[in-house]
Amino acid sequence: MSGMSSVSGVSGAGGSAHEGLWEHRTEGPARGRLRVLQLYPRDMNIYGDWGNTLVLVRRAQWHGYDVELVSYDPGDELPGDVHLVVGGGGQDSGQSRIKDDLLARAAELSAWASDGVPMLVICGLYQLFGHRFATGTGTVIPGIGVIDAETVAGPGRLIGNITLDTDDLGRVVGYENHSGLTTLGPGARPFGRVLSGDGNNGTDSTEGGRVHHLIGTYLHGSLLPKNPVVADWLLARAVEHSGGRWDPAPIDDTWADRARAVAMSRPR
Ligand SMILES: NC(=O)CC[C@H](N)C(=O)O
Repeated sequence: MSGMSSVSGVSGAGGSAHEGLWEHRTEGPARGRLRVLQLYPRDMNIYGDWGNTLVLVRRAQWHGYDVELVSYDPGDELPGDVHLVVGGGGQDSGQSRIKDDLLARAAELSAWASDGVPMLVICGLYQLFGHRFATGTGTVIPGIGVIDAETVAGPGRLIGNITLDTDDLGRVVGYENHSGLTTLGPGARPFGRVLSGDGNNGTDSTEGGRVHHLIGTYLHGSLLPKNPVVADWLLARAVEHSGGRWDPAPIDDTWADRARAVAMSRPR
């Protein structure tokens, strides 16, 4: 059995301290190797977003895959052969700090998305993977238009527990905290239908946006520890994109199920 190799410590914000190789934790040889890219961990990583990356790494290890975790901040070199992209949320100020770099990377990131690289972008990066975010101070932060969506800050913040129904990933639970009100265009389909909470805009019952193998969503909390089906869906697409075969191992999700149940029982 292999273990974690060069990476030590898993807490805290920012991804760079956690970069490196995380080896599979199953018997025998690895079933494959994935390169996971954390986008902008320095500026876009709030409300537990780092936990999503940690879950992807851990579940990949438990399923028998090695993971190379790479982070990307403004000015870094964008690595090649990426199989899965994760990005978190941020304050309006964080979004402003990364916007120029993100625009400079728009062509590459769009090409990856069209090519089927699975991506999970939360809140602030969800907004900037759309066409634009008009903030409450009148600034328009341009996005890269991978998701046919646009966002305008509303008069207040949409905050609280949220539960969705999705077509293919079951019931999804999380926590939202955003000022932006997002409207999807015809080129994106929602991640889910809001059962309780506000979602994209508090009025049309949609939450998040999907295109290709990308999921954009407002759900923090973190999303993936409480929604392992979503984590495994992303990993399966990543393995396929790497040219490998998705061959998952059984994982005991008792704790995740309990966390889901508690989160879903919480009032808004
Ligand atoms: N949680 C977030 O990522 C917030 C995104 C954005 N700054 C908003 O308030 O809408």
